[in-house]
Amino acid sequence: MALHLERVRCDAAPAWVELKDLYAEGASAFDLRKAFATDPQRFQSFSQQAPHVFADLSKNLIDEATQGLLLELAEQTGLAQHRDAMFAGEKINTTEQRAVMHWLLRYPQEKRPVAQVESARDALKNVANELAEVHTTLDAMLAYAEKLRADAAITDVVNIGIGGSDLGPQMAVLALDSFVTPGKRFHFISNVDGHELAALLPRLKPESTLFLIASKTFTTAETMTNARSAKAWFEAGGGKDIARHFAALTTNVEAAKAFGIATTFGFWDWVGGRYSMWSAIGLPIAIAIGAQGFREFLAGAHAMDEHFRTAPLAENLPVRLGLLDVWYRNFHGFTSRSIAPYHSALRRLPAYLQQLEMESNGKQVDLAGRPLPYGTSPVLWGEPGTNGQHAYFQMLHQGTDVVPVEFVAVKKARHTLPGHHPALLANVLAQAQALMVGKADAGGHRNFPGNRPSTFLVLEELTPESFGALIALQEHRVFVSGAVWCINSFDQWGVELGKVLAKDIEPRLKSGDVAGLDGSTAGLLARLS
Ligand SMILES: O=P(O)(O)OC[C@H]1O[C@](O)(CO)[C@@H](O)[C@@H]1O
Repeated sequence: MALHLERVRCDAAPAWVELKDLYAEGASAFDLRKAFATDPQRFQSFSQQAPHVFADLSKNLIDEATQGLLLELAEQTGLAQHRDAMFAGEKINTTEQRAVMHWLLRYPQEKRPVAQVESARDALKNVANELAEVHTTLDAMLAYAEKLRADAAITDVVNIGIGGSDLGPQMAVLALDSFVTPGKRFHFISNVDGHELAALLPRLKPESTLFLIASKTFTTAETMTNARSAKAWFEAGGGKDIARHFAALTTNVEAAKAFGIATTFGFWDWVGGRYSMWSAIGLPIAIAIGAQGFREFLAGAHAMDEHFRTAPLAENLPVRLGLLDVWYRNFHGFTSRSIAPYHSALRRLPAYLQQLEMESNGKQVDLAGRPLPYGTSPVLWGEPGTNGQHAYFQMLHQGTDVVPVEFVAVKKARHTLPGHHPALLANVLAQAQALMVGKADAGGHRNFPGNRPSTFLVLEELTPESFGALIALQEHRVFVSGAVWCINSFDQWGVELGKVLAKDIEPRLKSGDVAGLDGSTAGLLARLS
């Protein structure tokens, strides 16, 4: 039976109606200050330790009744079955007929994938074969990374890729900067805007540069344009040994070879672009932090996978976060979430999460293709703390819209500058506190309404392992809301139309031909050509 036919869409689940009633009958006026005053155990009840990540959910607009109904909604919509189907290697990406197995990339070699359900046994036989291939590729890629790390003649590693072939590796190399062995500089070129590559090339020498062409499809226009320019620059500068200075990270090994790149690391169609930094796309990370560090990064993510796969729904952090996202989006009507990582090394986390959540869950039809009468992905945005405080936190505290904030704090600093880390931690605690408690006695312009929700995630230390767990947590929470919404979180048809139109427009910029274009596009084209 088609997967979507076995699922109950959230708006057809009895718990959905009960949640609507609950909201109308009082939950809309839920007051966090009162909730803490009446329940001294609230912090304990609404916080939990998951692998490497502690989460305080107590400053969210929920109580036991709401959480209970959200869990019922998860059960009624078949969340656990959908999760088990993913972990069984079933083709849950139904519009592309693909399995969704980024979790397998972090699955230990010595462990056998476990069948959660009888129907998964057959699919799992294939998964076992795939696991062997995953480890063969991983070993080869890590051996290459170690060879590169030992090669002092290569001083600059340039990753050319976009979207999932850029955001993850770039974020991770920055996040784990204190684990990066000195001696190599890392650069990330994504934009077709030649200003990016043109500004970098004069700082490089062909003989000391390695270009990694990262593209799942090896057809993405931006990446191919940048790759061609990089190759032309390399050859014009006297570079000859393409095999030593170019490597391709792709599922389309044939296209990479046709481009002239013999060193390739492959992956599989069951790895979505935005879920791919655990695959060969993670090569820049492996070169930066080494094979051991990369294995720790995978192990941290695997620990979170196991938590998501096995913990009861009520104690399952990705489930609790994903359900909270549904509560805010569909019942409170909040349309965005702000990400506030209080660690400068996590400065690309908001950009990474934008793709992860908005490309996954920015959908308007259900699995059967029927239009949705309810909202899906919120807008994600943010900057690292404390910078955001001096920019847009004004709006978070006193604006007319409520925006739930997700704080990320790291207990131990990796620098020794006195005073900085306590100041940083004091600020993150104070912001979450201020959003909730507010300040009503000042009146008018100085009034803070308070009761503004936030989630607070804590890592003991920012390590490859804890970072891997943090990102896997985010992947799974996106899975949870997508599953409840009954959408396909693993396709991205919404990016196609613009690509097709750009192909039509590009030659018109030269010819000036505006035939068949709408008035605005024609007018702008005339200005720009
Ligand atoms: O790795 P590729 O195939 O170059 O794709 C890059 C990105 O482009 C997208 O397909 C969107 O256009 C993303 O999903 C993907 O991460």
